[in-house]
Amino acid sequence: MTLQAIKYHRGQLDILDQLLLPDATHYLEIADTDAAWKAIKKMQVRGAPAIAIVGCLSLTVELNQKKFATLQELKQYVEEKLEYLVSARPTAVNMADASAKGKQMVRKIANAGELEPEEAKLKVIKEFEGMLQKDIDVNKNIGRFGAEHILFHNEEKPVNILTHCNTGSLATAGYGTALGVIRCLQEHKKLSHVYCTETRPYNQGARLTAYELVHEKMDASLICDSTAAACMKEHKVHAVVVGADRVVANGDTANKIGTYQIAIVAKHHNVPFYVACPKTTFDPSIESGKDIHIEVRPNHEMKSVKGVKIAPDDINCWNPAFDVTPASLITGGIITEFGVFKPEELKQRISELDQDKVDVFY
Ligand SMILES: CSC[C@@H](O)[C@@H](O)C(=O)COP(=O)(O)O
Repeated sequence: MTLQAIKYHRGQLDILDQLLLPDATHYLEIADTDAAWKAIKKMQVRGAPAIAIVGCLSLTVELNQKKFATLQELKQYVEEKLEYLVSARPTAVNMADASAKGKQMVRKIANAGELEPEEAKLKVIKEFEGMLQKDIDVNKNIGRFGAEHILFHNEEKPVNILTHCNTGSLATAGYGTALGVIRCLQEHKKLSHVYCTETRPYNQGARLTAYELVHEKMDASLICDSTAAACMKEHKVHAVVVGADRVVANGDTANKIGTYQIAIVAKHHNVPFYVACPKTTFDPSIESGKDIHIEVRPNHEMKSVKGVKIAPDDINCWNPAFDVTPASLITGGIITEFGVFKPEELKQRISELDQDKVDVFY
């Protein structure tokens, strides 16, 4: 059984408070979009896909309690709440993508004028609820394509993988993206060892990925972020697989701070570097990585760990939560639910998929 970060049934949403892991397993009730906004901002839920799913499901909980007199009222309400949810954290595109698609969906339902407001509300709720299963299906495909690609390009099997941050069940509806690839390798008995970085300053690797790896009984070692180069020199690493918060038109990728330096180190050691993410993480509206808005987190998140001070009060900090890995360093490819693409071909391939219009809502 994989860890369940999001528990949902109609009218009730609870999330595993990721700030308390691994010490305590505590579920937090998310009663409305305000509670979701705060939980996203505080990073009680984090990871690009999980942020979007929790945001949208919080809206369904709120909708469930409300009555609308007209379709236009419903439409306006949903649009406003979706925009509000996007404002919690700026770098991951998934909430913004879900918001754009959600607004389009509610507009279509309202403008058709075929349903009573209550029926239309239920339809909107059902569409958002579909995100949970869709995300798991998407992740399983990412896992399969990624594992196949890595194995095909490696004579030696089973393989050792290095990953960064947390991209597993806790960052998604279940299964995971980069960790989904690792999980798939494990399922096929083709995984030898996982190296997971601590991922300072918030320690998503130490607190969350290590927790998931132990939970799944995978053979793994936690390493300091500064150990990545030595690890690739001293140990055989067959591939690096990381997640993404936003992949832009030219393939440049924003992901957790530290990803960029791991990509440089991987290139130096000739280790293929993969980014694993759903199509919803692709943002063709931005041409190159230099235009991605990088969230800067408060200094205190660097200067203390769980309330224990680890740096002098008066030291200044620079605490960007993400960095941008240039497409040229993504040497293995970008693993999506539709296959593994070279960064420079991703835009074209996704626009072809969009022409086939596989998506209904999400
Ligand atoms: C499938 S999660 C992909 C990314 O969101 C993940 O690698 C990451 O950078 C998470 O950052 P976080 O600040 O913890 O939300």
